[in-house]
Amino acid sequence: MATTRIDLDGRPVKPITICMIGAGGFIGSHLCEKLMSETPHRVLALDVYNDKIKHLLEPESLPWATRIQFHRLNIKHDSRLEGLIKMADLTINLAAICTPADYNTRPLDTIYSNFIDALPVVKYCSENNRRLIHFSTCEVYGKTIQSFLPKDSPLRQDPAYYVLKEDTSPCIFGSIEKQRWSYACAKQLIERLIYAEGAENGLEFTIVRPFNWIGPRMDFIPGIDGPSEGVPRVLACFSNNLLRREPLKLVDGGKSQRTFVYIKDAIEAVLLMIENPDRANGHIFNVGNPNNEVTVRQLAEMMTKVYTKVSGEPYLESPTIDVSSKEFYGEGYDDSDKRIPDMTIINKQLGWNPKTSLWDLLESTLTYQHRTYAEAIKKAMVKPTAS
Ligand SMILES: NC(=O)c1ccc[n+]([C@@H]2O[C@H](COP(=O)([O-])OP(=O)(O)OC[C@H]3O[C@@H](n4cnc5c(N)ncnc54)[C@H](O)[C@@H]3O)[C@@H](O)[C@H]2O)c1
Ligand SMILES: O=c1ccn([C@@H]2O[C@H](COP(=O)(O)OP(=O)(O)O[C@H]3OC[C@@H](O)[C@H](O)[C@H]3O)[C@@H](O)[C@H]2O)c(=O)[nH]1
Repeated sequence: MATTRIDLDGRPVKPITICMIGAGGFIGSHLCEKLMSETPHRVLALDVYNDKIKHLLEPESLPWATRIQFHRLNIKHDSRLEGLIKMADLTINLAAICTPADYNTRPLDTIYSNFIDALPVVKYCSENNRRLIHFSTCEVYGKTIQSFLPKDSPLRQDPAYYVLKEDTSPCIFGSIEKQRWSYACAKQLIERLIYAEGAENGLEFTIVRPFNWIGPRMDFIPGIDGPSEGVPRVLACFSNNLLRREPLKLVDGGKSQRTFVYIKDAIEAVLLMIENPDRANGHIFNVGNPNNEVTVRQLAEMMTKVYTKVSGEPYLESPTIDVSSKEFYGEGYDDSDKRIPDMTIINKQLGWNPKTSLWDLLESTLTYQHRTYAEAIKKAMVKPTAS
């Protein structure tokens, strides 16, 4: 571990204490890992679960044992929250319900989790003059302007109608009965509240808009380390299909487009925000990889090829199957058509650029999935079902 870290302006970085809410999740686990292995910072890790960071908490002989402390708590109702925020120099809020299968089926939980439950965090940071890095989402952009243009319009080729820019793009959601947008709308309102706290009360804040960060430990594999009927995000859905040798399900033909960024690249961006407050405060940052764009169908095809390579198993005969969104997600689902992040602001403020290609990040992620789950899946699949 480097003892003295230097910020982007050549100044030494002082070790700080970070209150990380949602530290036990996918992004939190990678951020904790990075902070423990490469920095001298201390982490108060708050979450309801800690399975994904167990390897950082035990045994006590780990070199960073004195720098990480886990607090099992639910921020909905725990009086320890303000005290923990006050103990830290910086709070990072990752806690959220953030799987699309929940947005239209559990809209109330989704809105409470992404707006109401985040309110005390913002308030305690503002009242106690603590810096806040809040995790929002690329979903706040909703649909692109391009998606409303006539199919044959030449304007469709113009990036001005689809590249998503923090300071100029509008937020375009569907109608209220399309409950898919309950998440994006709650995230948008908490962004506006944080921004207003900055403008009116001087809160030092940074808002992060992740664009499909993916990698090891994302979500769960249904029936193995999560509920059998659960629907995780696409990486885990497709991994589950590949591990079980069943066709990958393409929702509404898999025509939606996404850009995927490797979690380890994205974590570098968050570390720059943590260690360069003067450059990060007051900003909203897109964090994604504009070069890794695919349709969901192309993602399925690429994952199938990569999985065949890393697992040594034969190629699936019918690798994909089409399903309707109603069948897959239920009533009220809707989708973002295309998500390309503009990188101007993060480039200018933090000099950050993603490095890993989609093929490479899938290769390391699917190697992890195969190593972690293949045996457990085999055992689960041969078990006789209870009659
Ligand atoms: N992964 C992505 O690509 C992505 C994209 C856009 C936005 N985000 C945002 O980033 C953040 C983290 O996402 P993630 O992918 O790590 O999700 P995740 O579900 O893996 O992690 C969220 C963590 O928050 C915890 N949590 C939720 N409610 C809590 C509560 N009331 N009290 C305590 N802990 C609670 C959960 O237990 C979980 O461990 C979320 O705010 C999400 O909306 C992520
Ligand atoms: O098995 C599946 C799962 C998903 N999909 C499709 O794959 C695409 C991506 O789905 P994901 O589950 O990864 O979720 P989305 O990209 O739509 O939203 C995510 O974006 C950013 C974050 O805020 C959240 O983590 C989540 O809302 C969607 O078009 C979805 O319909 C499939 O075709 N098949």
